Amino acid sequence: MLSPPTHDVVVWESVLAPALLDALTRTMQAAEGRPADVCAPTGRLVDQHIRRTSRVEVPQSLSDKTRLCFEGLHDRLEEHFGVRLGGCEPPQFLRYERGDRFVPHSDVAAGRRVTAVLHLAQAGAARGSLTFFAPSPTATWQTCRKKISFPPGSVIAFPADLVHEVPPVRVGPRLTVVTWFWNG
Ligand SMILES: O=C(O)CCC(=O)C(=O)O
Ligand SMILES: [Fe+2]
Repeated sequence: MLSPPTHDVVVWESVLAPALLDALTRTMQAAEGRPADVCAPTGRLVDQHIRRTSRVEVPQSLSDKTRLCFEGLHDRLEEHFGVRLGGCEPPQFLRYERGDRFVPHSDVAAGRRVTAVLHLAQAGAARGSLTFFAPSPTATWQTCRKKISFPPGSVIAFPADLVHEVPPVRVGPRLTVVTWFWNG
């Protein structure tokens, strides 16, 4: 059990088969990208002060296999979080270059209940990481944040309302795939 603020965060290793991990990594390094958008009260927009990363296109077959892999976690996620979940959103394939980031945010929107991030690669590091923030009003500057790291091929999952951050990437690319499971 992890201590707060991350007691709800789970990391499952080796979710992605090595061959698929390899194929996705190579494809995403080379693929065309476009700036990822964020949800704002006025609709979806690109704001690179908030979310600075590229959404890349991967062939349908790779995208389908990745989605199946996420869907295979559905029952485990329900059990772990003790909630009923529906399906998941089409995965977003993300490539962060040096300086890219996603400022502290929660993913709550349109019925999203659980966030699942598949980690593929972090240049210059054996593991990727995310920073989480304590919801507790008694948290201090020393205790309010915690970095969790995870190896390639793993999935990190957490309640969509838990505040998290992708700190500015020092060496790119950082490659991840993210999806959200809806309320069931
Ligand atoms: O790329 C990641 O590790 C997480 C991205 C994220 O938090 C998001 O897209 O909402
Ligand atoms: Fe997020």
